[in-house]
Order: sequence, then structure tokens, then C-alpha cells
Amino acid sequence: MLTHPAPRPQPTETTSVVEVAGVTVRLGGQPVLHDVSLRQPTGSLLALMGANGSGKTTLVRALLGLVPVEHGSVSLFGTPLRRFRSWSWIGYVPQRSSLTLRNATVGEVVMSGRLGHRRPFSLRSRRDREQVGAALERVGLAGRERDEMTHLSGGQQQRALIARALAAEPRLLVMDEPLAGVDAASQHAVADVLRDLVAEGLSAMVVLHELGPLAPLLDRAVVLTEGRVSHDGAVSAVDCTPEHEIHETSPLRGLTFLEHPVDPDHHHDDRVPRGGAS
Ligand SMILES: Nc1ncnc2c1ncn2[C@@H]1O[C@H](COP(=O)(O)OP(=O)(O)OP(=O)(O)O)[C@@H](O)[C@H]1O
Repeated sequence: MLTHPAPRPQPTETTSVVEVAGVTVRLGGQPVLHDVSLRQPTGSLLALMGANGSGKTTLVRALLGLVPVEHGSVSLFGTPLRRFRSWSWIGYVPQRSSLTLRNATVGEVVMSGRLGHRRPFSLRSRRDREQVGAALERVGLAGRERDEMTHLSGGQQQRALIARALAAEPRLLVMDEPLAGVDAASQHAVADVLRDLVAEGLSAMVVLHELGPLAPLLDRAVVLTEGRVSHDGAVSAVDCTPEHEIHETSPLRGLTFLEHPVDPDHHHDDRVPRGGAS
């Protein structure tokens, strides 16, 4: 069983895991984010949505300190980004398509999530091994440590990347497009894992193109349009509107709503065995 430091069963309005105020980011000389503000209460599940190129990944990278912020401020767990040091509290799951997974086993990938807990050059501890095993069990990949990542389906790779983030025992999970290129069964498996984690008090920010099976779990959606916040509120406003019915001027225009996306690489049964993912 994974342990999380401070269980927080309900979202609270008094504390926030992420606070972004008036953030502007420029990349390659071009403005990418303009005056973006958002606040994520502790224990909540927030979707960050928007069309291709709207700035979702850049916003995530800005709040993780990976790209410079030109104006505005970012706080994590109430601490300004420049003074924040507790990076092991944040489990980042990058876009699967942005990674090279060749020559890595599942065990190596998930164990790399423990690096923040290890002293330089120290050997892996019993707790490291326990947390890796627990994280793999949680995502339904128990016993797959020796498998090459490239031998897994897209959905299983995604779940291994989630296990990597969980092995770090995070308080906030930041996931960039965890449903992209993942078959419907694995989308539901990811949703099941996330449901349990949030029920235990974990906070999660999820970059999404489509809501899919995560829709009923989300507390709020923030939609970016051309680098600006165009919607910050109820998910229901995003959820039930097929794209052809979205008004030309709606901030939701350009989002896609895929019910059953197909994974062209899918060769495996990606369902998490009941009881194996909790
Ligand atoms: N390093 C960079 N230099 C210059 N421009 C960049 C850089 N990285 C991203 N951009 C531009 O910033 C804009 C936002 O990109 P970003 O990847 O944040 O969008 P996104 O909403 O995550 O898109 P997607 O859904 O396609 O992943 C795009 O126009 C992109 O071309």
C-alpha cells in the first residue's frame, strides 16, 4: 500500500496546492501564456484543457519551474516557486509521446521515481523496493518489473509512468495528457486509479484533450484559449457539449470529445485486475 504523508479527504478552500497569478511566459521570443491565473484547492482534481497549442504544457512547465515566468507569480503548497524545495511532493507524468522508452525496463522506469528520496550514490533501500512494488500493483502491473517498456501497450506504458510518479509518494500528481493514444479499457483503468488516489487525499492536475472517463471525477476545468484562461469552473459546461454544437465564439471551441479513442499499438488486455489497482 502506498503511503501519502497527509491524507486530505475533501478539497478545502483554505489551502491550495497550486496558485498561479497573472503569469506571462514567452518562448522563442513569442508570447505563449498571457496573464494566466488559477488556483487549485488541496485535495481536488483539476482538468487543464484547451486546443492544440493553447499553452497547456507550457503552463504545467511554468508551474514546475521548467520554463521562466516573465511576469506574475507561482506558488506551490503555499510557497513561492523560487523558494519551493519539496519537489518530491510533486509526481509529474509527462506526455508519453514525448519520451524515449527504448532499452528501459518497467522496473527501471518506476525506480527512477524514487531518486528524490535517495542520497547521491546510495543504493536502493527496502522502502524504495516496497514503494516501487506497491506503485506497480496499484496500476495493475504487479510482477512486470523486468518487462521492456517497448513491449507494453500504450495504455500499459502510461500506467507504468503513473507508477513512476506514485513511487515518489507525491502529494500532487501532474499528468500531461494521460489519456492520449490510450485505448478505452486503459482510459477506464487510469480513471479507476485516479479515483482511488483522490479519495485518499491526493491532489491531481490533469492536462486533457478529451474528458473521457475522467469527467465524473473532476472538480473543475480550466480551459486555455491561445494562452489565456477562457473558462474556469464547472466541468459540466465542458462535458456534455459535442464539438459541432459548441458556438463559434465559445472558449471550448477546438476541444475534442472522444468517447472511445483507438490505440493503434494496442495488443494487450489493459484492464486492471479488480483488487489489483487498489
Ligand atoms: N520552446 C518553444 N519555443 C517556441 N515556441 C514554443 C516552444 N514550446 C512551445 N511553443 C509554442 O507555444 C505554444 C503552446 O504550446 P504548448 O505545447 O504549451 O501547447 P499545448 O496546449 O500543450 O499543445 P498540445 O495539446 O498540442 O500539447 C505553441 O504555439 C507552441 O508552438
